[in-house]
Amino acid sequence: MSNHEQWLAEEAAVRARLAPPGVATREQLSSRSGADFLAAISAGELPPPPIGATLDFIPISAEPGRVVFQGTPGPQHYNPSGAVHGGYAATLLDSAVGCAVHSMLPQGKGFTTLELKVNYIRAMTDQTGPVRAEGNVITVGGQVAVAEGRITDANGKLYAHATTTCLIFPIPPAK
Ligand SMILES: CC(C)(COP(=O)(O)OP(=O)(O)OC[C@H]1O[C@@H](n2cnc3c(N)ncnc32)[C@H](O)[C@@H]1OP(=O)(O)O)[C@@H](O)C(=O)NCCC(=O)NCCSC(=O)Cc1ccccc1
Repeated sequence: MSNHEQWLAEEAAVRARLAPPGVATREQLSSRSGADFLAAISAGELPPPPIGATLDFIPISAEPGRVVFQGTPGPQHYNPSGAVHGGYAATLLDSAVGCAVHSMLPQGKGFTTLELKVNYIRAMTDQTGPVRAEGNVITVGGQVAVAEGRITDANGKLYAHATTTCLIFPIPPAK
């Protein structure tokens, strides 16, 4: 089996156990550590977010400090110039680096992206095949976290690289 086929097989296995897209409640979010929250999504106990359905990508794996998403860019992701819109890579990378930060947070702490810097190394097309966005934490402080991410295809070719700065804060109680 080629790397390409292996990635698609792994994606199909994950998709089979994911719940339908939705948004977890504040209680479901605040009652778990970040790692447990992401594990609950991977296990199909909590819904994966709707943005994954909009752009057609899913979480492939999540461990403390490292989270991977996978999707296959297609014609629906194109810009007017005839290649995949930069927002596709930015969205996958924002997801990967943000969730990598989330995976390190204790129960009751949330995060949001303050800044995302993307370097577009080479263009994606509908011939690229499956790509993975891998996010890795660099540092997590009391208030600020920094992470980096990269998008590669099944042959290891690099398409985009990102760094992020995230704000960490106590999750406010539900209104
Ligand atoms: C071309 C360049 C910018 C510069 O590359 P260099 O510094 O010269 O680096 P290098 O020589 O190492 O080549 C690296 C790879 O690039 C390939 N290549 C090189 N020259 C050309 C060329 N002239 N044409 C085509 N490909 C070229 C080259 O073959 C190699 O690939 P390979 O190893 O063979 O597989 C490259 O970094 C790139 O394509 N980045 C992605 C940008 C991107 O996708 N942005 C997001 C979409 S924009 C958007 O959506 C915004 C929008 C909104 C609304 C409406 C409209 C737009």
